[in-house]
Amino acid sequence: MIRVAIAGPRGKMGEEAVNMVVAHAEFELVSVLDSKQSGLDLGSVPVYTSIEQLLEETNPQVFIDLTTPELGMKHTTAAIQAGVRPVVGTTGFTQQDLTELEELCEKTQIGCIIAPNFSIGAILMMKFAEQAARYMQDVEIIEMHHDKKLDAPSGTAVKTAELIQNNRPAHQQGHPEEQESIEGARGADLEGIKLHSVRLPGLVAHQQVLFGGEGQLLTLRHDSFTRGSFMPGVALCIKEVMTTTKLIYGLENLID
Ligand SMILES: NC(=O)C1=CN([C@@H]2O[C@H](COP(=O)(O)OP(=O)(O)OC[C@H]3O[C@@H](n4cnc5c(N)ncnc54)[C@H](OP(=O)(O)O)[C@@H]3O)[C@@H](O)[C@H]2O)C=CC1
Ligand SMILES: O=C(O)C1=N[C@H](C(=O)O)C[C@H](O)C1
Repeated sequence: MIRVAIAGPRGKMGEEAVNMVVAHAEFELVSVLDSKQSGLDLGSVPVYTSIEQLLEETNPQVFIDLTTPELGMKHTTAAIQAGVRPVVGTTGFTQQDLTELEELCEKTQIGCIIAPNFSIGAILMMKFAEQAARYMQDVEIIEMHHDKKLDAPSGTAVKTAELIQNNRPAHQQGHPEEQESIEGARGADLEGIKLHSVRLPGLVAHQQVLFGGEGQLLTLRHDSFTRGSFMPGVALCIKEVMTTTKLIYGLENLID
């Protein structure tokens, strides 16, 4: 049994992760970290509001973070320093955060997995986009999420653009003299790749990667209709993180 703690158990992803871990034959939910002490009944599973206390008193082997970027960074750092392996689903980490965590893992030899998207379909979409960029180098990403999402662009969109960058030299797209008459009309820009964020009630997590070429358009699309789509990936990460001693950023690194 792998002893697991979860931060953000009241949230949309956290609640789903609690149910998955409790139901899983190889995992034991030993504690959760919440923003408040009251109103969450998980039977005998203790609820903490202090990460330090949780780590010390319940001795988890894996710490899952599904909160916000600021909290996620604080929790992940504290877990690694305490010798506990983090699995981070929280998005919005900066490049500097990733570098700091990579160095901390290297120093402590404690493994950590940061996965901007846990669903296999989204990982395949990202891998296909990376491949397509070898042949079609004008690309825009449209990510669409529910209207409670805090960060934009999504972690998945950023990761997709980073993978595309492996095969696409930086260049400006569109007309060299294009102008926005309303600021933001052309979206965010990552070395010329445009990223557009849609937020609407009713949506869960969706993304299209559009590749344009002379007389043609290639569209790669993935939809998560329920948060159940992320849970096999969370379970995979809990097992994988037990045997790694470095930072792994992205589930594509665990799947051939
Ligand atoms: N990697 C992936 O595949 C996926 C990643 N995500 C990411 O996961 C994160 C959470 O998403 P989602 O569940 O939709 O968001 P929610 O807003 O539903 O949940 C976030 C939770 O964090 C809790 N929280 C706030 N402060 C603390 C604290 N001090 N200690 C512990 N918990 C705290 C919130 O509690 P309260 O409400 O009381 O403030 C809330 O329950 C986001 O960054 C999102 O982008 C989401 C889906 C898939
Ligand atoms: O907030 C969400 O919901 C999601 N966040 C992740 C992201 O930012 O990419 C993963 C998925 O898209 C759902």
